[in-house]
Amino acid sequence: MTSPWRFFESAVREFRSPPGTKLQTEYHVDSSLDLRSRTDVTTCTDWGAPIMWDGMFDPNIYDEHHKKMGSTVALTVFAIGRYLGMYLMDFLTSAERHFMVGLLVTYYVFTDAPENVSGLNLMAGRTLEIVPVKRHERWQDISMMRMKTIADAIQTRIRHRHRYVFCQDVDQVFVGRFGSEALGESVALLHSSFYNTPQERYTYDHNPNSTAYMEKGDFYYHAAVFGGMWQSVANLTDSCHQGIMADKRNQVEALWHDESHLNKYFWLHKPSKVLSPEYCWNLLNGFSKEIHVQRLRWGEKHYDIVRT
Ligand SMILES: CC(=O)N[C@H]1[C@@H](OP(=O)(O)OP(=O)(O)OC[C@H]2O[C@@H](n3ccc(=O)[nH]c3=O)[C@H](O)[C@@H]2O)O[C@H](CO)[C@H](O)[C@@H]1O
Ligand SMILES: [Mn+2]
Repeated sequence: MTSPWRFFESAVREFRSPPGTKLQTEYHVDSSLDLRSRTDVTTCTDWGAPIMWDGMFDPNIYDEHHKKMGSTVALTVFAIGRYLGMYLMDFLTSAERHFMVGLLVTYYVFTDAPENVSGLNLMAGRTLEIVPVKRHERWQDISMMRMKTIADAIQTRIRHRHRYVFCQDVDQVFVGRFGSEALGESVALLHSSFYNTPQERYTYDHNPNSTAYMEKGDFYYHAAVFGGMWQSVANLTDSCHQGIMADKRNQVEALWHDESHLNKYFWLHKPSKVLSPEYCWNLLNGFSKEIHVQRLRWGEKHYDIVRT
């Protein structure tokens, strides 16, 4: 039986929502979010998706919910060429400490050198699969063609075993909880260099000849982290790949490669959950008072070494 408190609580929550916005809770668990607990940042998009900041959620409520649901998560990561030696082990060992701890997780490592992936002790309920892929010559293609590889892997492997998929760059390290509160139907990340800057500075693709072309958008999203239910991620990666291939036929390349296509996609298909830059912070941004915790942090860039 529904307790009368439930009605009271939801009335309180409505009251607390910022004016003009109403949280569209796709799951019951997101209705536990307190949008008013942070007054220094925007906690809800115009279309009612929560923007996840520390303090808005109770991690235990999320973990209990997803454990009860038996939620399964695939984490895809690419380590091709020198990115393997430079970044992969730190990424994986830190994910073991902080990524979706307590849930069933499978890492999908896509690499051109499976024999170079060293063994790793994984926690119970966690597995790692190595998927051999061929190496594209240009780093731009390595980055962009991830969309195709992920789309294929979802159809052949992931969708049979995992409800959720997260897709991440390898040149980053987990330093704090990146937990089940980040799960949702379609999840995008605010780019830490742009969350505070005016829209005119967003580096959308402004070339009308590219399929990624856009003049205005909602936010500037970072391609280093995206995710959602496998159906949504399948749709996203398929669409981005089609855009990338259409551009190739027209001999254009979007300004920020896969990231430009991702931004176009999320403009047309609004994410149901947005992660704050806590979920991928760059130390070079310096101190920001609204960042109370860092969860994932950019690694050092060594383009001169890794992209040759
Ligand atoms: C904000 C920003 O600047 N974003 C762009 C920048 O991100 P990044 O500079 O973060 O790109 P990146 O060098 O991390 O490459 C993306 C990911 O592809 C994988 N990888 C890439 C190259 C390679 O030789 N081996 C390999 O494994 C690896 O998982 C890596 O993390 O550049 C990318 C292209 O690379 C995309 O255009 C991003 O949108
Ligand atoms: Mn990166």
